Amino acid sequence: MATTAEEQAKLVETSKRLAAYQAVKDHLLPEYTRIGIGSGSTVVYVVEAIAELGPAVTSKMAFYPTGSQSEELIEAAALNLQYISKLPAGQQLDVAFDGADEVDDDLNLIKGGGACLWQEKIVAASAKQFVCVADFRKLSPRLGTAWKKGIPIEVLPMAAPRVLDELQRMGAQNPRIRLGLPGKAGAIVTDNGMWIIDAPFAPLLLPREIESGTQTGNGSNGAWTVDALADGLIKIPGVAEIGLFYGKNGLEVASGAQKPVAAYFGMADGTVEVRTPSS
Ligand SMILES: O=C[C@H](O)[C@H](O)[C@H](O)COP(=O)(O)O
Repeated sequence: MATTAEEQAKLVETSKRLAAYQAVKDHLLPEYTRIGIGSGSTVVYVVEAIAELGPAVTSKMAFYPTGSQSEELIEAAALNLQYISKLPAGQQLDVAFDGADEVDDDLNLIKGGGACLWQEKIVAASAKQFVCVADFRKLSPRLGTAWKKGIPIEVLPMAAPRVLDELQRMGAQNPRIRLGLPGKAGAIVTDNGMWIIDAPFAPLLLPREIESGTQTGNGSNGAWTVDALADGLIKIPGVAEIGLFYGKNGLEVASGAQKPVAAYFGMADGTVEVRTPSS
C-alpha cells in the first residue's frame, strides 16, 4: 500500500507500464502493418513496449500518431512514422492503442485531458481494433465520477462564448475554456488550432440504467445518458469534436462508435485487469 505521494506516483507509473505491456503483447500481432498510437502518459509505455520488440518485428510496421506528442514518441523510438491523412480510402489500421481519463462500466470513455481528442477519435475510428490502456484510477462506474474536470470539448475559438452558453443551458456546471498557464498565457491551442472547453456534468447514466427506471436520461432533470449527451454536444454549432468515446464497440466505425474492444487497467496490486464490452 503506497503511503507517500511519491510512492503513489510510482505505483501509478508501474500500473500504466503493466497495462501497456500486456495490451501490446495481446493485440500487436507480428503480421500487422498499420498501428495507431494515441496520446498521453500511458501511451509512452505502449511505444516503449513496441520498440522493445526490435526492428525484426517493427520495421514492416507504420505508426500513425494522434498529435504532436505521439509523433515525437514514434520518431524518438525510431519507428516508422506515417499519417492518417495518407491512409488510402477503404483501408483501416490493424489496431490503435490509446489512454483514457475515465472509463465506465460499459467501456465508454472520457478522453482529451491532454487536448488531443479530435485526432485520437479519428485514429480510433480508423482502426479495426481500438485498445485502451490505463491505470486503476481511471475505472469508475459512471463517467464524471472520478474525472471532475469535465468533458473536454474541442471548439472553434470564435464560437467559444456561444458554446459555453449552450453548455450551461444543457446543465454543465461551470464550463470553462482551458487555459495554458503556466506554460502559455490565454487559452490552450490544440494541434488543430482549436480551443478546449472543459464541461463538468453530473455523472452520466448508462443507457441500460434508464430502461427499467424513472429517469429519462435526456437532461430534463439534469441527468444525461452518455449517448444522449454526446448526441447533443456534437450538434452545438462551433463544436469540432467531443471527448466522449462511446457506442457499442470499437468495430462499429460506420456508426461513429469509438469504444475499445478491450481496456487494460494496471491495478494497484500489480495485476492487469482486462475488460471487454461483454465482461
Ligand atoms: O488528450 C489526451 C488523451 O485523451 C489521453 O489519452 C488521456 O488524457 C489519458 O492520458 P494519460 O495516459 O496521461 O492519463
